[in-house]
Amino acid sequence: MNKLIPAIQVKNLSFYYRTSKAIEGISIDIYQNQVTAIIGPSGCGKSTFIKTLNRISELEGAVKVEGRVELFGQNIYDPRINLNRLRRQIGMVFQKPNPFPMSIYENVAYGMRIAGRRSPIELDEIVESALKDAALWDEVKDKLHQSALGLSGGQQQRLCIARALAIKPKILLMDEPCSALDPIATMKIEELIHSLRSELTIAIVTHNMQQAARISDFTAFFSTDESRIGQMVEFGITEQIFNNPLDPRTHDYVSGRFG
Ligand SMILES: Nc1ncnc2c1ncn2[C@@H]1O[C@H](COP(=O)(O)OP(=O)(O)OP(=O)(O)O)[C@@H](O)[C@H]1O
Repeated sequence: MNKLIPAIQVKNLSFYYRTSKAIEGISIDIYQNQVTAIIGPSGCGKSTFIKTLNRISELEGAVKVEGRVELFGQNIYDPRINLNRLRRQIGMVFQKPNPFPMSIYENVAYGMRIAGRRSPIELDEIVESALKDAALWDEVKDKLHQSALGLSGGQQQRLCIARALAIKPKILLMDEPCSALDPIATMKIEELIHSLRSELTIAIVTHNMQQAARISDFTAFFSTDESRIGQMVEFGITEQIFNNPLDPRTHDYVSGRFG
């Protein structure tokens, strides 16, 4: 394995919804150009955690964060941070495909348009390249100006990935991106994740352990303690987490005895 460079370093992170603590004391390095899977039973804070990495967790209202999240050494919770810039650097794809009610082309061009003026030729190039990167170009190149809502669920999800890629993020966060998709669409997204990691750093929440084992380089196993607060139990190379976990709780979960 090449030298690992942390893209994101999470240091002793805790997160509260109002006064209720959802996750506690999480420390993890998310390595550049690697895929990191976050697995664990329902309610252990996987989505909460991933959403703290680009601060969209703050859209939930009265929340509180303790600890640090550093993106290439810079604390993203520094009050001087530019949130728009941060979210351009750390893109996100959600569980349910959420294309905008506009054309396929406009969905992908949207981020570029709001980021500033671009010539039509530049926009065309960016849209084509993002759709190719998201392995959707061949399926949509003849209907770019039709509504995105007419695409299948799997195509919509790849469109959302193209939309995220068009603004050239450094990191892509994915929160159960395949949970609403059939096995063929899921396979396409998995292949895509595999190919994207040469350019991007990816953190993905998944309920599907086979998927985590297939697509990720590193895996973090989260669970809750008796007070129902989410914690990270173990983090390591995916192969080790699945075949030789150090913690008995990880062993029970990956062997299907729990969760
Ligand atoms: N917007 C919110 N307001 C209050 N509490 C929330 C909110 N979102 C999540 N929680 C709580 O935070 C805890 C962690 O939830 P989270 O959705 O992060 O877990 P998860 O591991 O992603 O679950 P799942 O696998 O079921 O999606 C849960 O107890 C949940 O009820």
